Amino acid sequence: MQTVIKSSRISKNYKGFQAVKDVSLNICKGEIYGFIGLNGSGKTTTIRMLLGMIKPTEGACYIKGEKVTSTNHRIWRSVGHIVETPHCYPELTVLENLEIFRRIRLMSDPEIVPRVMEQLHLTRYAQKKARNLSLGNTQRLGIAKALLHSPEILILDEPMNGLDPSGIVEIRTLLQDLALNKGVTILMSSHLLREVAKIATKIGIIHKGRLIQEIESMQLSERLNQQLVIDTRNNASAISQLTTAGYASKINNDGLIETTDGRAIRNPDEISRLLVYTGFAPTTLTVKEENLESYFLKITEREGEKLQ
Ligand SMILES: Nc1ncnc2c1ncn2[C@@H]1O[C@H](COP(=O)(O)OP(=O)(O)OP(=O)(O)O)[C@@H](O)[C@H]1O
Repeated sequence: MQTVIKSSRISKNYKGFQAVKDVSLNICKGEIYGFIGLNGSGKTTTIRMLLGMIKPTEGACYIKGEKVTSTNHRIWRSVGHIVETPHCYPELTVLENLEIFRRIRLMSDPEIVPRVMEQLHLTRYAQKKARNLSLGNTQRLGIAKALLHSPEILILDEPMNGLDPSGIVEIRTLLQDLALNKGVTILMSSHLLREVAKIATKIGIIHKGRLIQEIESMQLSERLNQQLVIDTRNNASAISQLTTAGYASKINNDGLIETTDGRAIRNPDEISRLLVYTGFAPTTLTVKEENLESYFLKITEREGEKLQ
């Protein structure tokens, strides 16, 4: 598949401090790449390098195969972006802001502005000054600005920032539609791990400036640990039946039986039959999956230990 956004071993040093170390990204057409990391891990610095806003100390970035430099302006025609809090003119209205960006982009069709306002649910704020918008609507204005020229690539730093839950769903649906139906390639950074898990086709985890893991969303559930959690009327006796049958189990902090035995997780009905047969019929039996947050914390802690 065609690589659209690429960084080749980029690093950024600030007076001896390495904010980004040796990060290589290859993002293919139509992919939604979720870039996650703790505060200060290097997400914005990487995005700024990809957008040519700062120069890598080492390595290079490429958009559609063309090297990102301060003079190669042509590539930005196909890119829409937001970096941190989106820039707008605070004394101008939403409509005026978008009109200015339309003219800067030399787009002749004036209908584009109302269309994008509609798409981002900004029409009712058209006459509101940008400085009076909520953080969520400022974010929408930033996304509207990024979408104005129908770019085939979107590079978005924390696009969900400040949005309420329904706003998050709206933006998620919009980005998914752009990627799936229009082949737009999206790189988005976020600290909203749950959101990233829902939307991304691939997830990159950056920690202390290093890209420590990349996971295809298809592989995500394989990587997340699963547990079979069981409750019976007598968990102390039921657990001894399970251990005798070879299923390593423990009683968790809630007093429930918990096992990470793969055979038990794959065949919960077998466990249920065994317990019924031995007189400890389960009252509940559920397979629980580790969520992305705890997975993320686990691997960043592990990496943190390695880096010390
Ligand atoms: N201009 C700069 N001069 C010196 N240090 C910088 C500069 N810009 C960023 N840093 C440092 O580089 C590191 C990475 O910062 P960056 O903004 O890329 O992180 P981030 O992952 O985007 O964090 P957040 O989620 O908080 O926005 C931080 O320690 C930050 O303080």
